[in-house]
Amino acid sequence: MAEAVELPSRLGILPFRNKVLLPGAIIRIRCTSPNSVKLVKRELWQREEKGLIGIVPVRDAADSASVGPVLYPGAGGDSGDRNLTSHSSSSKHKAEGKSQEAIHWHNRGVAARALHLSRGVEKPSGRVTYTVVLEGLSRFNVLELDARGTYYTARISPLDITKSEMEQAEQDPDFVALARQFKLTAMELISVLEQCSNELANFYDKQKQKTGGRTKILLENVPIHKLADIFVASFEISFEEQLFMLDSVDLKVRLSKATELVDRHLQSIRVAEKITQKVEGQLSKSQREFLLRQQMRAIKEELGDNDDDEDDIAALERKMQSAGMPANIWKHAQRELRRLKKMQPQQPGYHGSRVYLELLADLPWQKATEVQKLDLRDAKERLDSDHYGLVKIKQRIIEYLAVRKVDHYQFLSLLMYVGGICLYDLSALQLKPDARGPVLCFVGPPGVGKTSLAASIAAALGRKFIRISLGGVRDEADIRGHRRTYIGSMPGRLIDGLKRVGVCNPVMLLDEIDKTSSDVRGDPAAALLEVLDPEQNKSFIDQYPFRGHSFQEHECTVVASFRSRHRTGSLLFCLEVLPSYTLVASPGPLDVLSYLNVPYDLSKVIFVATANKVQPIPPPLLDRMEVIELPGYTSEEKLNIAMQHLVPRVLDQHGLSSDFLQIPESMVKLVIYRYTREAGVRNLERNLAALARAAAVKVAERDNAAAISKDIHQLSSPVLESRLAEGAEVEMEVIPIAVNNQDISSVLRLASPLIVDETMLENILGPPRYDDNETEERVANPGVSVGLVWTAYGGEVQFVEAATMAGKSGLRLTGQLGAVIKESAQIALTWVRARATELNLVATGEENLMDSRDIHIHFPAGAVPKDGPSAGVTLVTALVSLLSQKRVRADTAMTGEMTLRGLVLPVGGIKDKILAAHRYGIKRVILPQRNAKDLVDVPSAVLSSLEIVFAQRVEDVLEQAFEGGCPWRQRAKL
Ligand SMILES: Nc1ncnc2c1ncn2[C@@H]1O[C@H](COP(=O)(O)OP(=O)(O)OP(=O)(O)O)[C@@H](O)[C@H]1O
Repeated sequence: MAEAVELPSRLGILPFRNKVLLPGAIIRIRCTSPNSVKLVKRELWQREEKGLIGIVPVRDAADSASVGPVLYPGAGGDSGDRNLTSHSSSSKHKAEGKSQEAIHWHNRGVAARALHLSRGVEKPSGRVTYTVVLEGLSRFNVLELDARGTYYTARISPLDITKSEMEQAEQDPDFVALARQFKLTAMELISVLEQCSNELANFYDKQKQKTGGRTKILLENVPIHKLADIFVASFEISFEEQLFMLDSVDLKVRLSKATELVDRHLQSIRVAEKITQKVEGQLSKSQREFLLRQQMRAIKEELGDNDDDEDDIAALERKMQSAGMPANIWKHAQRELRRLKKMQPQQPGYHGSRVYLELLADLPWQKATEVQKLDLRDAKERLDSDHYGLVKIKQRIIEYLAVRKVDHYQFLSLLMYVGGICLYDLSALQLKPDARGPVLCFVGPPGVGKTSLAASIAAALGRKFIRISLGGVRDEADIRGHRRTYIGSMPGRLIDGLKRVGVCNPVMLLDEIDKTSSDVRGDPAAALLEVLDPEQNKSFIDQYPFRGHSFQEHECTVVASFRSRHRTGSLLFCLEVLPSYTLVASPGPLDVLSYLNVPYDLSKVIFVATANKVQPIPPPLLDRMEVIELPGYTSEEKLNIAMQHLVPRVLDQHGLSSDFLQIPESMVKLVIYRYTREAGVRNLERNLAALARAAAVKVAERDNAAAISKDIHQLSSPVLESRLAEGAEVEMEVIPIAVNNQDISSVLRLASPLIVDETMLENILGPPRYDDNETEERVANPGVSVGLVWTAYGGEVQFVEAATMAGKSGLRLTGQLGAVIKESAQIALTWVRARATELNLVATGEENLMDSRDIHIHFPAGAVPKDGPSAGVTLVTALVSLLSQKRVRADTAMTGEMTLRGLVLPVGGIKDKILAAHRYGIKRVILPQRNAKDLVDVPSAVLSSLEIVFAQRVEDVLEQAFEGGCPWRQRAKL
């Protein structure tokens, strides 16, 4: 801090435009104008002792109106007259421009000394510049301003207070109070500044702390009146306030003004601080995120994991844009995408959300196979070329295809066309894009061509084909998809199928629709109802309103009525029926929210279903389908299918042709009779494939053998042999490829094709599984009868075995029997016991022999579950055979339900059962009288090979089942 200096009476004056240099302040200026350069040169640069100059504020005349004390050059500037107005008379100053004329000088200034001086390089014009660091020392009054020299000079009088004046002031309590107040405010300011600088200190500026410390020392050691100037000079205040400070010669006025200014500065720092903190908070959060992202990227790069998520998301977005989603779904997808973008890949839910969006992008919302003109002739040809026989079924399919478009007249014509008369050119019928016919459901045993018929329909329509297996589906979510909140949730099978097939109008096969079952996880049939209902499948996978609710059994009606309010009228029908079969599914949470969560229009999909049995299909579902039964094939049909379709296909699949393998018709017959006894042709195809496989291996072995011998021949040139013998190095001998191929093919051509014979059949397929004498052998002992039953695999021949032993008239039943078949056994036994006398089972003492005997009835093929009432007549026949010890006829099989009173009731599946009898070589079939009408479906070739006997009562059955008639009647005659 500069100690007090004695001021000369005259000082060279440097005017400061709109700026004040207060005592204690330090300023750096660059002097370029000739006047100021001269002033600095003479007063500071050339003086050997420390020079002083006076700094006097000046202002533009325009601004001076509101300002009080001003001074004009040449005028006396003493405290007396402060309102003089004048202007420069100097011609030189005139040269400096008109601004000189319009400036007003303040009548007080500050003496300053140079702390540092530097002189610029002299320009060619001789001009130099000076840079000066000035320190304000003390105030002075301008008594007279002289403008006659090259620069201004002024006669001055010092304004600084003397020591005694200072001591006097320190006695003034007001001054003391003001001084304390100022110091407190100044201290506060220093602390605030220190706090700010501390926060930054760790970062870059340890100096600030030191500065703060020094300021405190300054506060303690520097006289208070000087401190006021120093503090005020250190921050920005207006020119008027600077002038006010300069004019505040009175110490109390100066302190009070300084306190006000320091306090104002303090407050502004605090406000600024608050704002900064707020902004910094926000900044730091985003900065932190930015930093973390940068780090993550760096780590990824380091790991060589270059897949850029942002790029991925952009690609996903592009894919979504081109998916052609409807507007409402696009909105939903965008919302989900925005959510995804905000997430980090490591965040839980990111993956799920992404997979979901991928699904939305992959689904064929609009993409469809172009629906072409339906050419019925082509369609018919296609079905004929793919399938042997099935005339009626193919005819029904053609009707189905045509009805998708035609009007009544066309339909009539179509029927005629199908019936052989062509009235109308139907070849150019066009499919109605939105036509929705009934859903076809092919029902029949395995391997009868249900799936391949559906595939042919797709081919005939020129659409893509997709098969959805519903076998074993118990969970409604399998159809609809899981709720997305479940971990590992997946879309339902239908949506997944659509994604796989990639078009919105495929032919979709719902395979094994009868194999779905309901449990606590919901009822898949209910979801299928929605799929197959043309009114509802437009918006399949909607959200049900009773999400998350847990239903009890008695609440089932509530479910129904609840649904009815939200569903269309077409479902109302099924709602009335629903409780009868959804009751099983009702306890537990019935949460049916889907994975997709947005509606998908399934109306363009052509659904075809398959089932082995009709019975397990819930009635409402069945009601939405048109059932077409495929009963199974006769042996002749199987033979034709095998020769025309299966053998060529199997050979082709194994890369063979008839040049390599031939399966004669006689061998195919043997396969049909000895190795398969099925309704369809699945096992037949499998056995033929086994033959083809074995043949393929043989051909491959022969190929190798041919190739090896050829190589030896080719390479065994005399030169080579001699070289090999000598053990010399062998040079490569290249065999031209053309020669090589030709030779190989000629080797194969020479070889005769493999022709399957009985030995080969047994070698490959093993010993025959069935033989013609089987029935004969099975019924060799009394107590065995031959029945015809119906299973999921079609019609079957079922042997029933009965045995008796000492006991207490009990009945034991084995062979995986259901409740109905067990009851049939009870009925049969009761009926027989009621006729104990006729049967000669009553001993002389009127004792019924059966009272002391147990009966055991067994149905072989014990692992296969059996049920139904149609075994009634077979059971009674087995019991009568047992008790009469008479064998039944080996060539006769029977079927029919019996009543307790001995009536024979009709049963189902007659066609399948007769086909089964035919397969097993049965010659006579006993049927209930009322089943006569069902024979129309049986192929005539089969009928002509069988003797059909009708029965109305059990006695009629027994009469036909035994050689020579009913045994007890014979006995009664005796
Ligand atoms: N009439 C037929 N003409 C030609 N090939 C047939 C015929 N019937 C069935 N096939 C063939 O038999 C094989 C089995 O048929 P498919 O798979 O369609 O049976 P399915 O009835 O659908 O059996 P599942 O109920 O087990 O699904 C197929 O290769 C099919 O082409």
